[in-house]
Amino acid sequence: MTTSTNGKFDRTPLIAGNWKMNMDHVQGITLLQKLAWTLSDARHDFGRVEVVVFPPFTDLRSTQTLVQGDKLKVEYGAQDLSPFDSGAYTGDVSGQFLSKLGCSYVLVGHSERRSVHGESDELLNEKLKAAYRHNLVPVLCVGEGLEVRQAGDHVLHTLEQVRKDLSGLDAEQVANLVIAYEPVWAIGTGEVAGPEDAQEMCAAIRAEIADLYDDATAARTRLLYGGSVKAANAASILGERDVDGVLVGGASLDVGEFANIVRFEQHLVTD
Ligand SMILES: O=C[C@H](O)COP(=O)(O)O
Repeated sequence: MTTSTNGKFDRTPLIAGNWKMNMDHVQGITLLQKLAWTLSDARHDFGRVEVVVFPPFTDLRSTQTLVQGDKLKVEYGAQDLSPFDSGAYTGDVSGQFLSKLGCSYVLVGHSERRSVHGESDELLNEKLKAAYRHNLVPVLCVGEGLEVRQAGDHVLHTLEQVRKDLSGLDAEQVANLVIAYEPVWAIGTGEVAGPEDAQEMCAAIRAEIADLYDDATAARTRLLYGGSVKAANAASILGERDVDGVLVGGASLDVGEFANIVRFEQHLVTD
């Protein structure tokens, strides 16, 4: 096995699987159990590369029971949360409830929430604050659509999202935040941004955080890439200096494929 020598892995790599609206609670438990067995057979070191899954809300109680009962080292989170803590908000799910279900993480501002549900940066800023109130680590998703990319405005666009979404957060919160760069044109399309595209944006986001906060904060924030990640392209993307992990959609539903992404270090080329 070869390892990176660029020192970026002072930040623990994070491999995240977003199941989206797939897998009912019975299917979800089967998938998670197989993933845990596969990684256990491969003697995966969860302290070295963290693994998180994002099942649908309705799977979370069963997920908690399995993870706690079998003492699995896979972590889990929710795909969204309410900006409110409780009250007359029909259909919303409070961060407080997610915390009680043992969630460690929560996705905020996935492009499908932004585009399908029209979620604004102002709302996402409220959701980030709600996540911190309930000790959930938010995975904030940002990224541009195809037209913005073609106009060459992708960095400006994405950094504007970052500035708006992080408004009012303190340095410690941002150091613990995870940001996933997901170019919308690469999600579920088979079009994958090249490693250099992922690096360009992650470096720009890190520089923006250093400007907004300080270098020490920027050095701690973990930055992921998402969009048609597979085992075949994960290692090259994760080999980039500022890319600390991947947010995987479709391929996270295939145990073998996702386990191979988790074990990306086997395919890393030494600098
Ligand atoms: O949350 C995951 C992203 O939307 C990427 O999905 P994908 O891997 O199916 O392209």
